[in-house]
Amino acid sequence: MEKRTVPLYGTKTSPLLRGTGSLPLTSSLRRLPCDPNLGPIVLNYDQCTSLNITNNGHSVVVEFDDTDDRSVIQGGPLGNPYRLKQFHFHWGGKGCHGSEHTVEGMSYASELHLVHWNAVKYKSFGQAAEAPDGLAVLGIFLDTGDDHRWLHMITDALYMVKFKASVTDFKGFNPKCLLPSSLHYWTYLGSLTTPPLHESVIWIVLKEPIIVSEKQLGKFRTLLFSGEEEDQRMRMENNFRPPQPLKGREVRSSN
Ligand SMILES: NS(=O)(=O)c1ccc(B(O)O)cc1
Ligand SMILES: [Zn+2]
Repeated sequence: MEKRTVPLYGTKTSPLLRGTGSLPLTSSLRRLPCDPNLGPIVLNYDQCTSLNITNNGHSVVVEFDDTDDRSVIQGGPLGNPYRLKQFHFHWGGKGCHGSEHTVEGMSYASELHLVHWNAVKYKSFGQAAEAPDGLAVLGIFLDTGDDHRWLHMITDALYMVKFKASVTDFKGFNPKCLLPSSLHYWTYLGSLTTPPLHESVIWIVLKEPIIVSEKQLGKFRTLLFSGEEEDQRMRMENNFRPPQPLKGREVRSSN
């Protein structure tokens, strides 16, 4: 594990860029008072409704059967259960850049997003994605260190989806194996971090990162932005949107 010259959780990040998208969990968040009205989040993923893994030209995505409430997130800032639709990752080219949120100006090497939608209020994911309370995205930081015990289940499949628009079966995967030990979190109202950038996301960002190895992260960088038929092969890396100014939004902290 590399010798760290910065606090354990992360390193200095590049200056904030303009635009919309995810917000930095900046300022002195670690010292935010806990909001007593924020209960714990509850994840019910045990029905393992994963379907496939795909390269959508922006990231690698594991999609789930969201025709019922077998895989849901609830509690915390959410008024009702939200159905798991997909999860995907954002990562950098090297080092500790790659996350879409920062904490006190420090970024991580990667960030996992578990995307859920409000099927109680909306008829489809597409409709929910345009509503202010339509989506709940659980963000999990990936820091570098030892191998992650279960991430190989994802990285071993990446060779099958090297090219944009490739997809392969990926059934029975329970994303609970990618959670850190603590579910303490920050939460705020924000947007999708990629187009169409709808302001429709209740962000729930876990405070504790999971640890993955540089070797495991390197396998994500073997993916390509480009399709098999394209002459120029573009490595898939730096597919993260730098954090945006908070613009007065309230970030709340669980205990
Ligand atoms: N990166 S993100 O979680 O904000 C996200 C999730 C879903 C979509 B989408 O379905 O277009 C885009 C961005
Ligand atoms: Zn994302």
